Amino acid sequence: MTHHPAAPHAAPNPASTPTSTPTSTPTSTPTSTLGAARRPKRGGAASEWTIDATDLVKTYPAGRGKEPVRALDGLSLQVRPGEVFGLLGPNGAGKSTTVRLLTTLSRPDSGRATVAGHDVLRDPGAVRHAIGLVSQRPSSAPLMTGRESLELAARVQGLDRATARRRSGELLERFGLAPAADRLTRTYSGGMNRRLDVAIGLVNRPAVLFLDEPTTGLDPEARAQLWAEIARMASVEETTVLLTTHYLDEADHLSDRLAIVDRGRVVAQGTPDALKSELRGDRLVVELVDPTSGAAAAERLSRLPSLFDIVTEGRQVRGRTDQGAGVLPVALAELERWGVAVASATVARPSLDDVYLRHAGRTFEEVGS
Ligand SMILES: Nc1ncnc2c1ncn2[C@@H]1O[C@H](COP(=O)(O)OP(=O)(O)OP(=O)(O)O)[C@@H](O)[C@H]1O
Repeated sequence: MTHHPAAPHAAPNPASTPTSTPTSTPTSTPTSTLGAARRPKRGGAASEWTIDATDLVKTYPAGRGKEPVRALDGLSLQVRPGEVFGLLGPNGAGKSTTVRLLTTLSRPDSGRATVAGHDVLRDPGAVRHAIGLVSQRPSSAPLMTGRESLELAARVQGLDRATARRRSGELLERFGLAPAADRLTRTYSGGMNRRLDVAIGLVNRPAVLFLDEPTTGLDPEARAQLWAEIARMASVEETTVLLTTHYLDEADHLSDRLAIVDRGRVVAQGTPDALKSELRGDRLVVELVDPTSGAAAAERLSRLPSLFDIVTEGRQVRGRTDQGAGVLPVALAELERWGVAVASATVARPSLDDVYLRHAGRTFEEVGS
């Protein structure tokens, strides 16, 4: 993503914002009507989904003589009202492109999508009124204070001065920024700036908030703090949240439901627990001393009846087992018998990485996220 709709510094230049800036009329979506906004009518019938995307295709030109890049290849997803929905995938999977289409910053080549009951192609203005977007780029200006950034964003969104001040104060409190409210944002830590970005995305009380890779580049403490804010915000503000991430633990921790995206398609969708429990058994990971012994180790382990789905990756051999930790001594004895030196071995419950491996045929590490 290259654009932030609520960026206060973009405000003085209306020419830079009209088609690419989701705006809203906050007075038209007060808290009391959010419930209605989140249970929109479509064709007279209440839509079950706050975001409903079907078969989205998007290609980008790749330069002279090159095949176009098929960023989205028939992507479909459905997000329920009020849930935090994670879009999980490695770099280049198509997550930002999906956000761009759903926030009307870009048009699909084909497919259709509604957000808060409005069609992104037929009624982009209504979509923009209903959403907030926190893109990967910072949205506050370094030479403004946190309070000024929020108040300006609120004014750009159409709030009157008093309401803008009140809403900004509320958000500064909620995001733990009140003590630093009157400091220039260039003195903020990465985590504080990101919390301010999210606060700015919420200034117009959007029915749907898009967060594109909200914690990328933050240290673990700042990530944990932002996770807590996002979870609290989703319940307090009653906002439906779609967040993109390439962090497995983030998707696991934050999402009520998630979609795993690979090469422009959703390859699996569900709650993190449901996705993991689809996988039978626990996961055995054996780290070998000598990476060239992977094939031999896999061959030996595949002879054990208690192990299945064995794959090798670098110096690791992975398998699945129904016998829990009981498989460890058996596997280690078998490898020792054949002279395969083992550096470490673990048995663990299935992770989202296992889910990704099952559906995409490779691990996150392999893709380089
Ligand atoms: N404007 C563009 N022009 C050409 N190719 C693009 C453009 N935007 C995205 N792409 C390509 O489309 C594919 C999907 O990109 P996208 O940014 O949606 O992925 P992503 O999952 O969000 O990854 P990241 O986390 O790196 O942003 C990639 O191959 C990317 O290089």
